[in-house]
Amino acid sequence: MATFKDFRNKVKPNWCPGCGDFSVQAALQRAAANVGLEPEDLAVVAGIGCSGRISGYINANGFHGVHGRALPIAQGLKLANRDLTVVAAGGDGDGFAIGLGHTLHAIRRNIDLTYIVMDNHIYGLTKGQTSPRSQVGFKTKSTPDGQIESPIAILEAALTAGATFVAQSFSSDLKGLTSLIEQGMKHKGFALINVFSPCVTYNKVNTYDWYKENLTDLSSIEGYDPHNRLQAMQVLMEHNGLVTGLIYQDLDKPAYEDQLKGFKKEPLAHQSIHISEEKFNDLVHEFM
Ligand SMILES: Cc1ncc(C[n+]2csc(CCOP(=O)(O)OP(=O)(O)O)c2C)c(N)n1
Ligand code: SF4
Repeated sequence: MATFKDFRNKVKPNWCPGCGDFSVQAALQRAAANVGLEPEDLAVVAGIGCSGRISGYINANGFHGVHGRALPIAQGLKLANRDLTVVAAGGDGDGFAIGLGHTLHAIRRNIDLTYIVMDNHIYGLTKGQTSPRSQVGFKTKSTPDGQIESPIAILEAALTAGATFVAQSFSSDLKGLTSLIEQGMKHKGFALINVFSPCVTYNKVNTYDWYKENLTDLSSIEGYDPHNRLQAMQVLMEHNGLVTGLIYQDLDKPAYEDQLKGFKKEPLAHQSIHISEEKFNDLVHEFM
């Protein structure tokens, strides 16, 4: 049986020392081992950004894709091979700016995969521009006088889009984050896990200390029920989205692929294509 070390690639991560993404990688490795996966059972599909490099650092099937497009690739992969546990990963710019349309539609589609967003409230790879999660007043290279636009309340947006699993964590909380990724992998549907993962180089406002001072863990809220969507929405709004833990889970809604006729047989990737050579050549010519 694989241990978390078996999920570590030999490539040394080149994230800045102190970057939150190191812990996200560590948590993902642990979660994969804890749910009993072997490296060949896991696929990590990432977008472009510092965070996107994670697909190359995990020893599993990896795909480092296109900025904002991790989810279309991850969904196609899952539909083609349901035997794989598919994890999509990327930054808040990747998922909530250029990729926002894909994120909301993937949420409402509910294909069984886990989406981990390393949310640092900034564009790290391109050296420090505002992201859709940056706070009002935040000064960056692209907003020298301070950010004017409101940050997107992505978890509330996920809930209204019909999410079946919404969680949030902080990269310093390795145990909590590992557990949420495990729960996301076991969830039969689309699991969104937003992780506050500080960018120590370009974001000097939302630091480790800032999160420690401002985050509320849901376990400290008496009577919190993660199966109550209305309560989830209320708590998010009351705390300005700054909560950690399992925020919402719908255990009843079936995954997209479980409702598709013909998909239960065998993963498409394992099915043979019954087509004559002549027909195949005709098809190829059609696309030439
Ligand atoms: C289609 C396209 N548009 C823009 C870029 C430039 N680009 C690369 S990464 C990035 C944003 C990175 O920020 P984020 O997704 O939050 O990830 P981080 O680096 O902070 O982990 C941008 C705008 C690109 N590579 N491709
Ligand atoms: S620039 Fe920021 S997000 Fe990118 S590796 Fe460095 S600390 Fe991490």
